[in-house]
Amino acid sequence: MSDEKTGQPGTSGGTARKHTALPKAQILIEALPWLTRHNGKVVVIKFGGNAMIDEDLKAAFAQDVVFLRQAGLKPVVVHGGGPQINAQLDKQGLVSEFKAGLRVTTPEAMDVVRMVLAGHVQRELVGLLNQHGPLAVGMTGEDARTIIASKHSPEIDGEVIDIGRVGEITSIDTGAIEALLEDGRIPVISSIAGSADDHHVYNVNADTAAAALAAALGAETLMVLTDVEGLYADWPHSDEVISKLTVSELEKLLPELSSGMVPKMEGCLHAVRNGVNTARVLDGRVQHSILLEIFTDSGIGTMVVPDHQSGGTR
Ligand SMILES: Nc1ncnc2c1ncn2[C@@H]1O[C@H](COP(=O)(O)OP(=O)(O)O)[C@@H](O)[C@H]1O
Ligand SMILES: CC(=O)N[C@@H](CCC(=O)OP(=O)(O)O)C(=O)O
Repeated sequence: MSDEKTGQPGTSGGTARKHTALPKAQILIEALPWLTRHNGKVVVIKFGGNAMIDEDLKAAFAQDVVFLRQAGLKPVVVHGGGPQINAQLDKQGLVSEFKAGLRVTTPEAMDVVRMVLAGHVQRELVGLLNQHGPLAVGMTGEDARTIIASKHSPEIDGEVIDIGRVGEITSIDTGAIEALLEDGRIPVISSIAGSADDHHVYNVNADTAAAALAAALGAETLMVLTDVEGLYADWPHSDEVISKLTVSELEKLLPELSSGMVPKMEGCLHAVRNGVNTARVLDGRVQHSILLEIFTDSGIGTMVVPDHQSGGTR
């Protein structure tokens, strides 16, 4: 007798069949505790502009997000696009300058930021996600007055500086996002905010926007994909990644951090302090980094946890 599907000799003799797919089943089972814990939970994923440069990475990112959705989670994507904004400003002969880690945003630059984030980057991500079904809906913080900001005036060396149309988030209304999630959709959100009087739009750092949304949505996890392995203990002198740290440990470390890591880690701190269970910084240059984080017991990248979860392995 032969097996109907394979035409191979059958197992009616009582010997167990050798299943070549067994390792795949074991990998799925390894993810089961994570998937069970996160079932029905909101996961906010920030996709950084630097991790968005490679076509294969973008397609793999979309697959991971759709996988989470089909596995019963509620993913919300918040995206950046710093390098893409730089390229467009360059093309238009506009200078781009960063102060206190934030783009000095003139009214002309604000038009470019809005066009690139909402018109290009967001559209592309929505398109990639929708290759898997009618799932993704793009919006900016302006839509349904989801993110409201006021002018942000940071201090450098004790002096208040003017960085133009950069916003500091003052309130979040999660209604529109929750309606989309309830409908089984994947919201894809550009980090642009409206103003309380509806007369202005503001440029908000995408890490900051993702963290604020994660806290407001009561997300289980915030995942921040970037272009390094995680938070390096002694950057740029060493590439030893801190795999887990508590909010108190992170608070002590913050003054030593520089450049793009500052809004990322401040965001992780804000999210975990405001009820998000874990915040993770993952290497977006690695294909399927989201699934790798879930499908490996030890996880990859850096994980920030509340103080009461200190100790132990990941
Ligand atoms: N302690 C640190 N660990 C890792 N990266 C750091 C650290 N301090 C500063 N950085 C810098 O932060 C960058 C990530 O931020 P950013 O360029 O804004 O990424 P994204 O576009 O993903 O938001 C890294 O590429 C690295 O140059
Ligand atoms: C105020 C401010 O700096 N806004 C950012 C928004 C995009 C962003 O944060 O993109 P990444 O995540 O790719 O860095 C900017 O204009 O570049």
